[in-house]
Amino acid sequence: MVDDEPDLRTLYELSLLREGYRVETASCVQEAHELLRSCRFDVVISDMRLPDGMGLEILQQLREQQRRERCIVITAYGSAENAVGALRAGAFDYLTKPVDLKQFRQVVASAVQGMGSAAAAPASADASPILTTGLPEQGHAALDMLVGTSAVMQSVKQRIAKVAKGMAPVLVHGESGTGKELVARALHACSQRAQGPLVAVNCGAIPENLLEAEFFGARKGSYTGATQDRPGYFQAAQGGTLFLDEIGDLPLAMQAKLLRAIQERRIRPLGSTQEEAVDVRIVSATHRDLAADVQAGRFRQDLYYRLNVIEVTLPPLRERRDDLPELCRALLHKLARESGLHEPMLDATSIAQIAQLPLPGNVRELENVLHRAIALGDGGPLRIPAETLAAAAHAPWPPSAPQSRPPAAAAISLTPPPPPPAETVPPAEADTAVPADLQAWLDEQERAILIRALQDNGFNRTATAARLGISLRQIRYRIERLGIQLPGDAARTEPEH
Ligand SMILES: Nc1ncnc2c1ncn2[C@@H]1O[C@H](COP(=O)(O)OP(=O)(O)OP(=O)(O)O)[C@@H](O)[C@H]1O
Repeated sequence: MVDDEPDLRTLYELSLLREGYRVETASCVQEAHELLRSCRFDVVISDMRLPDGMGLEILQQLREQQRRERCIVITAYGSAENAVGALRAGAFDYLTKPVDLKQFRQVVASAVQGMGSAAAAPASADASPILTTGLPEQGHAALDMLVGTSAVMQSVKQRIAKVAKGMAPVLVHGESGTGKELVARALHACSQRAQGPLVAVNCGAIPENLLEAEFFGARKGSYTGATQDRPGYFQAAQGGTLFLDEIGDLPLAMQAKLLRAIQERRIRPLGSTQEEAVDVRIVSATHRDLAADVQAGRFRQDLYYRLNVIEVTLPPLRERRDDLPELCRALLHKLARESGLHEPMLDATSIAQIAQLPLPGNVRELENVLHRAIALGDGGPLRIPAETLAAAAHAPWPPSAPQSRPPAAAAISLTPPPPPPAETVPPAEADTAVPADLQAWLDEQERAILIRALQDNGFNRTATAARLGISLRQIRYRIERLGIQLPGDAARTEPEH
């Protein structure tokens, strides 16, 4: 796609990405020649008037070299001569400004047709009603992990299968605990990148001052403690998928850097003078209303458009109560296997009890409830503990969308984490020897406190963070740093091959 106006170039690029095409862009004849020297394409779309020449020159060069690329030329309104000249010179078709996007897509689709390139076939061209056919084996397995056969879950799965193939960024939207990470994993597993790595990053868990090095890598000596070159998430995800969870928690300064990396497909590690090309597909997720965050100036509009080329929306559990029995069975099986505890049977009473729970924390909360019930079980059919049922009886019904997350300001705070409340730190014994490894000793104390607080708060990170007087960002960071496994976290391995 060759155009010198950045806004138009982005508009064309995004609408092609949305259709599932791979797209490279150039802003002038010279850049187009360079791209054509290094890559083969199915279609070349070029504006006629470019700063260093005419789009026709690109077309002529392709003809001289007997290249297979089909050319579409965009001409100014009223310049019929140009359009005719382009067709005579061998253009496949032409479009007149202002370009109608629907027509643009149609012209590109007919140019691509018959080129025989799988990479160029738009994902959305697959109008087959059974969209999950032809997926790799691991794609089916990953979709099966997303338990639920309600109509709304079926359409989510079909959408995943349909959009997985392209390069277009996907934004997964849904309340906390609805399975956004499972969607990201399924997108990866259903794509042609399935053999490559999937790197899952929780954007809300990384201290702001480490973000750049974590994302783009760092050269030895670029900051205190960088004793060797370190790859970042982009390098780790090379050839695969980078899953950016809680993207709405990314501070504005980092949003700008991420936008650049996505647009340019190049990154510069901290402390390096060289840029590196990266080939990653971006899947991001948020529980927030990012459009509202854009309005409020908390999220960059240009990044929002970049990430949200394709949107997958996950319904909250209250909108798919039909899935409860199947979900309970799958979760009980998984929890019993992971914990080595007895897997209780589900009977009509168990289902009726679970149906009473409002579960505003969605599948994650259901998982926690079931985990407690298994732990407290007596070997008979599953029973929900009386206090859980009593609490549910007083909860509002139906539950409204939880506003449980702390405001963004807390998530992007630059202040260092406050120490744990004094009364929770075990007082050092008078005769305690000075630890040989202070950091390891402190980590051990912190780990014990976190685990106890998490247990007391039903493994709810938001509630635990509030109890300890720290932000959600900080507790996530600490949980990850100390390698604390929460129930249901076992499947999270990064990077994954
Ligand atoms: N449809 C589902 N089938 C089976 N398990 C599910 C489903 N949805 C969610 N889960 C389980 O619930 C837990 C939470 O899921 P996940 O982490 O994907 O949610 P999330 O939407 O990313 O949450 P958050 O926004 O809080 O990060 C995980 O243990 C996941 O395996």
